[in-house]
Amino acid sequence: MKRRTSIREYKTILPYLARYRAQYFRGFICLLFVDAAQVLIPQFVRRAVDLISIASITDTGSNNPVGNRIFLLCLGMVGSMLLVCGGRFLWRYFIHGSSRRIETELRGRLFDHLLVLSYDFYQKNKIGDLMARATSDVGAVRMAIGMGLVALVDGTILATAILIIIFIQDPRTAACAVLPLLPITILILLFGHRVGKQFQKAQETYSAMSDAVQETFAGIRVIKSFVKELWFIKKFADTNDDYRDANMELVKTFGLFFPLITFLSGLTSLILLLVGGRRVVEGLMSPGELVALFSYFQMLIWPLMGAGFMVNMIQRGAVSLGRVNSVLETEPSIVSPAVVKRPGPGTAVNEIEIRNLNFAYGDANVLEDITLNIPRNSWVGILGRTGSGKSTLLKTMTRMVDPPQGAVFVRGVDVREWDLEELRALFAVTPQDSYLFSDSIGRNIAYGLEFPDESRIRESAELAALDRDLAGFARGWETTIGERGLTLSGGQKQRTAISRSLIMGAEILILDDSLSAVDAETEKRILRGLLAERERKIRGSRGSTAVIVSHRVSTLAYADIVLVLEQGRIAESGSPRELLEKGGFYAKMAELQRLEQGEGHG
Ligand SMILES: Nc1ncnc2c1ncn2[C@@H]1O[C@H](COP(=O)(O)OP(=O)(O)OP(=O)(O)O)[C@@H](O)[C@H]1O
Repeated sequence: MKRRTSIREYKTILPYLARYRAQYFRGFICLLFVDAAQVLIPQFVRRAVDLISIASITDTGSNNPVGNRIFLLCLGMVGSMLLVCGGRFLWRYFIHGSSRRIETELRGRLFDHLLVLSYDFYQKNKIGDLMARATSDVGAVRMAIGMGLVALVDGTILATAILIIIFIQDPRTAACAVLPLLPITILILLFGHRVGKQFQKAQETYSAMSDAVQETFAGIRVIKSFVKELWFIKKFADTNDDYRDANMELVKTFGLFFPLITFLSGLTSLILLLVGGRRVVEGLMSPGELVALFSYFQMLIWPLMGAGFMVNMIQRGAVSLGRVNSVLETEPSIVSPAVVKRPGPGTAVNEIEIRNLNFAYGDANVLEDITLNIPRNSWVGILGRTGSGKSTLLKTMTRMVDPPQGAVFVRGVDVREWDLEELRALFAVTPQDSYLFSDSIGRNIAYGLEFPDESRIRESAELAALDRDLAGFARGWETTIGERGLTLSGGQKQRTAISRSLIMGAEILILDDSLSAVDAETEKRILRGLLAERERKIRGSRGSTAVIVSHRVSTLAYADIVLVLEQGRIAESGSPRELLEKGGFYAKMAELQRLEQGEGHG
């Protein structure tokens, strides 16, 4: 998701700024007061210095007019400083507060959008990178619309006010002293361009690093079992170094920029001393005026530095917002149609019907000419070598991948014409790689329910033969299972995932190789339980269809029909008994597994 970023990226943030305009307005009014109070201070100093320069030794007593006036000027200075102090607190509250709120809203929007995006998006984008966009990129946007905007507005107001004052006070000296401002402006522009590029690189390396961390800890079991810790330490060290190097480039740029700005602004002091000093000697300017000019030129450094910060932050914000925008602008590839079709009552005999389905991932054909009817309340088993397209076939039924129009029908309606949520609600799917959340077993099972119900949790756990395992856990349902179910065995994980789908009571059950880690006896108990559940559902006039992918003939023996997939085509189909008699792949697998079991027992 690389793109050329420009200032136009900020269009996304404009509606947010418009919503918080009142807060920003209050903040900028406070800034205005702060700036006004700031430019007043050198005027107090000027008067005080001029009074001191004309005062004599007799003016040092407590009751003298000069001393009293200086005291009043000091009071004025303290008042201005208090105003600056209070104003700074208020503008920070209004502007930084708004930028924090916008940051939260933008991050929320990004998260919501990520959840809407289809399955294929997550195959193209790495999780670590997406995490970086939701954290450090959104943070950079906040800096731009907080401190960046303040630097822009404040810098402009303060610099303009100071320039007007100094030119009114002494145009000749001011004109000479502002000469170094020209190279400073050029420097700021060059700096902004360079920082933009370097920051983009830094963000990319940050994404790569956060991806390396995410991948390492998600796969910690595999890493440990393959004793690959050193390899991952090196991989992380490389990404960590890349991140450091990219940031070092930024450090170098800043390291060069700020001293240069300070040097050039130091030149203004020099010019001031030479030109202004001469004018004081010539009697064309008072010493107080010279001191005030010094103060003003010192004050000019902040808007200049601020301009550098501003350029940096606005550039960084644009780069980061570009990265956020590229996610927000991605449309989900699979959505409900504009006109939704629903099945009429009793119109379809087949729960699922597939007509001459061809499917490819890019150029790679995965399913070819699949035709299949799954009658309501039947169990269909699917067997096939790895990579033969079994999972893909299941995914076309729930539109996790999009089949072509007119190929896959559920209850007589093309899946592409179904409302996506209604379609998926018909299915209880246990995918091959079930994900468990780091929560209690009970909450993992009840995950899909709005209101967890203990009796339903118990029933579904019994159906998935998880009840006996639960009795062995110290805290029963409340047992926390660690990240991705780290503390459970493979079979326990699979059965927790099965319970989680069964609890939804959906009418079509899909088990994608979900019993592979379960022993033969438990498998038998689960399948018999599911068959009994089917009878109960049918008696209650509810549907209970199942599509079961398995490499085990013992699982498929419970199905009404079994299909054998070979390189995306249906090579065999029929009842398990018919397939045994045919002597094809199914029969060969049955024989092989029978021998293996015999050896295991022998
Ligand atoms: N998202 C994807 N993008 C590209 N190719 C894919 C994708 N998912 C699967 N494939 C490829 O499609 C083919 C079929 O994959 P599929 O997962 O459907 O097979 P399977 O029969 O379920 O395999 P297994 O028994 O190993 O689970 C494989 O060659 C696989 O590499």
